[in-house]
Amino acid sequence: MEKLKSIIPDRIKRTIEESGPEDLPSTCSTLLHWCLQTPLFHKILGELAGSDTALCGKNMEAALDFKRQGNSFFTKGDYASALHFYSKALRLAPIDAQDMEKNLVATLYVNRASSLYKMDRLVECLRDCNRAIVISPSYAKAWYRRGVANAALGNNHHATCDLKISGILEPSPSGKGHVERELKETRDKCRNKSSSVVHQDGRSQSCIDEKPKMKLNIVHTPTKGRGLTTEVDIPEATLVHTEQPYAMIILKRFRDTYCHYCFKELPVDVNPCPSCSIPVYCSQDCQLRAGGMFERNIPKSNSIHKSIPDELQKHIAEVIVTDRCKLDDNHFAEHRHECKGVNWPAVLPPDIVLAGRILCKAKHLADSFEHQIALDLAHNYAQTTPEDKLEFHIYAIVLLSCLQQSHDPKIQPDGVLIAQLVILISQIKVNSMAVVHMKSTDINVAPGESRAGGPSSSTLEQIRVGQAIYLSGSLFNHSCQPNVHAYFISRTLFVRSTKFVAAGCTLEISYGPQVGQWDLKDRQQRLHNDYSFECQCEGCVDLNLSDLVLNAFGCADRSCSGVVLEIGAAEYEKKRLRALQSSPNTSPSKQLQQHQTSRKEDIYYMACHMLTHESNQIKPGYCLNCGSHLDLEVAHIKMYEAEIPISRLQDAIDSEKLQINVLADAVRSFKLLKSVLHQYNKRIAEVLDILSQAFCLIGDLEAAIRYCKSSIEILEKLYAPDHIVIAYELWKLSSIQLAHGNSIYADSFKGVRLILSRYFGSQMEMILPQLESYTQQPC
Ligand SMILES: C[S@@+](CC[C@H](N)C(=O)[O-])C[C@H]1O[C@@H](n2cnc3c(N)ncnc32)[C@H](O)[C@@H]1O
Repeated sequence: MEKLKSIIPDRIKRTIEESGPEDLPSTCSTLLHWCLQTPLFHKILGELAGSDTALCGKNMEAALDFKRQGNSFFTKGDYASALHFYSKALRLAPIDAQDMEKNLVATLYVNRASSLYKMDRLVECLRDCNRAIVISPSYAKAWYRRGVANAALGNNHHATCDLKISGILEPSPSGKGHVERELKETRDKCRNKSSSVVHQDGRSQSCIDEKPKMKLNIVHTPTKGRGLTTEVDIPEATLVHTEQPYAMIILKRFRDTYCHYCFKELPVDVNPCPSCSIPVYCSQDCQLRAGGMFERNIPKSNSIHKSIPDELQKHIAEVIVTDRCKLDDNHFAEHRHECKGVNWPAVLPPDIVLAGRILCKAKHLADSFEHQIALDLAHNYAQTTPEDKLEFHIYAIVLLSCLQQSHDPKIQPDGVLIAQLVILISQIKVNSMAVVHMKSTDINVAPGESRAGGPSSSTLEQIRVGQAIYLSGSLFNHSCQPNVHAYFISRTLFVRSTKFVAAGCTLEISYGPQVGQWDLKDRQQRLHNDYSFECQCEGCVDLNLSDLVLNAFGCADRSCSGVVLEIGAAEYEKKRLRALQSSPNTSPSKQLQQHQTSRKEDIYYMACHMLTHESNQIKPGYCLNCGSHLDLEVAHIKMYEAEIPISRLQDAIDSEKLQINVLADAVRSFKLLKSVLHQYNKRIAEVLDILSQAFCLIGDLEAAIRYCKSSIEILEKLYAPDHIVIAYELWKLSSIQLAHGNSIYADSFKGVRLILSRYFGSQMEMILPQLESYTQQPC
C-alpha cells in the first residue's frame, strides 16, 4: 500500500490532502480513475481479493499434517500438545473433506475429545463429541466418547443412551464388545449411585440482563456538540445505558486467544470457522451468529440408522439440536462476506475491515447501497491530517474493490460511494470504542515464601480486545474526569455512574486520557492526535492539582514542597490560567475557595500561588511556590543516570532472572531520582511499584508491601482515592499481603470491592470472578 501511495501523482495527492468533506466525490472519483489505470493497483487487488492467491482458505494437506502430529503426541501421552495440533488441523480442515472414509472434521473433533478426556476436561470433551455428532450423526466413536465422558460426569442416563447408540452403529464385532463392556460398567454404576445431570454450560445470564432505569436525552452543548443527559438525579453506581454493537471487530493480536464473536477468552475446545482459516469461536453458537459460509441441513435423526429404537432417536435429535442457536430474521452475520479465504479481511487494518462490516450491514438492511451508508455520527474529516486523508481515500477504494471482487460484483465503486466510505472511515476513527476486558495475572513470588506455596501475587489488567461502533454510546462526550464508566461484558456495552450526577448534567465517559494518568499537555496532545478536538472538560478547563505535580521536578530548596515545571507543561498551565482569569464564570478566587475546602495538602499552596499571581509568573525551571531556580539540564542528567539501573531492574523482572546487586543498584538510583523529582511525580510511584515487584520476586514480602503502599499513597493524590486505578493497586497490595499471611489483606481487599462496586455495580463478580476466591480466603 505504501508503494501505491508513493506513486500517486503529486497533483492528485495535493487536492486530496487539501480537501474538505464537500470535495470528496470529486477527489474520490479522480483517485479511482487513476487507480483503475495503474497496474500496481490491480496487482495489490489481486493479492488481496484474488482466489488464486487466497491464503486464508481451508487446506486439506496442511490439516492432515497437523492431524498426524496430533496423533503422534497423543500416542506419546502428551495430550496438551495433541490438543494443540488437533485445533490447528480443525482450523484448516475443509468441512466436507473425507479422510479414511470419514468426515475429517468430525474425526478431528473426536480425536480432540479424546485428548480432552485424558486431560480431565470432561465438559469440553462433551462439547467436541456433540460437534462431531452434528456433522456425522452415525459416527459410533463420537457416541462412544460422549458416553464415556457423560459416565465420568455422572450423567448416567445420557451415558447409557450414548453407549447404546454407539453399540448399534459400531461396525466391528471387537468394537461392539468394547462398547458393551463400557455400557455394563455404566449400568452397574447407575445401580449404585443416583444420577446427577451435569450441564455443559452454566453461564449466568441474570447479571448481563440488568437494564438501565432511566432515559437518556440528547442535548446540544456549545463546546462539545451533542451530548447525553437525564432528567433525574443519578446516584453513584447506577446503570445508565446498555447497548449491543452496530458492528464489531477483534484486534489482530487477539485473533488466537479471544472468541471473534463474543470476545471472551477462548476455551481449550475452540470452534473454527467452517469455511476459512481466520476466525475461531468459543462455541458453535458464536460461530453461527458470526456467519461463515457453511450452512448445513441438520440431518433427520430417524434417517441415521433404521434399527435405532424410537427413544434413542429422540436422544439423538436432542443432542443435534442443543448446539443450535435461534437467530432472528434481521440478524446480520458480520463475518459472512469476508469468508471466502481471500486475504483482505486478514490483512487490512481492523478499522477498515470494520468499515466493510458496516457497509455490508447497510446493504443487508436496505438491500442496496443507494441510501446513505455513512452513519448519523460526528466525524472529523476536515481536521484530519493530510496523510490520513490520503490513506482514507486509498483504503476506501481498495475495500470497495475487494468487496466487489470477492463478495458481490453488483458493488460498483464510484466517486459518490467512495466519498461516503471515506466519511464512514472518519466516523469510525472518532466514534469507535475500544472493547476492553479485565484480566488478572499472577506475579511469581519466590518459592517457599508464599503462604499458599506458589505464585499468589496478582495484578489486574485491562486488555483492549476489539473495536466497536455503538450508535447511542457514541453520543457520550469525553471528560478527563468522567462521571460515568463504560465497560463491556461480551459484546454488550454498559455505562454506569461512578459519582452522583445531578439531573441535567451531561454524562461523560473517558475516551482514554484521564487526570492522574497524564498531565494537561499530554492529555490535550493525545486527544488532538486521536480525535482532533481541544478538550473542554472540567479536568482541562479548571485548575487541577494533579496536573501540576504529575511530571514536575522538586524545588531546588528541598525544604520547600513547591513544584518546578518544564517548558511544555508550563506553557499549557499558563494558557489554562489565562483562560480562567478571563472567564467570568470560573474566577480563580472561586476555584481557590473550592480547593481550600477540599484539599488541605502541601500542593494546595502551589495552586494558591498560581491563582493569585499573574500567569506570566509560571516560568519553566522556577519553583511555583518560592521562586527558587532549578537547573533543569542538571536535573535531567541526574534523572537519566538514575533511570539506567531502574530499567536494568525492570528487564531482570521481565526475564525473571533477578540478581540482588541489580536490585541494590536500583534502590540507590531511586534515592537519586527522589532527590530531583517532585515527591508526587508519577515516576516515583512507578519506580516504587517496580521495586515492590522485585522484592516480591526475591521473597522479601515485607519490603514489597512497604513499597507498594508508598506507591499507592502517591497515586491516591494524583487520581483520587476512589479511582479505579487505586482498586488495581490495592488488589496487588492485598495479594502480596495474603501471600505473606498478613491478615490485614482483608482491609485492602475491602477497599478493592468498595471501588469496583462503584464502577461495575452488581456485575463486579461476573467481570472479575477471582474476587470470590479472595473473599473466601482464610486469614
Ligand atoms: C464520539 S463523538 C461524541 C458526540 C458528539 N459530540 C456529537 O455531536 O455527535 C466525539 C466528538 O465530540 C466532541 N467532543 C467530545 N468530548 C469533547 C470534549 N471534552 N471537548 C470538546 N469536544 C468534545 C468532539 O468533536 C469529538 O470529536
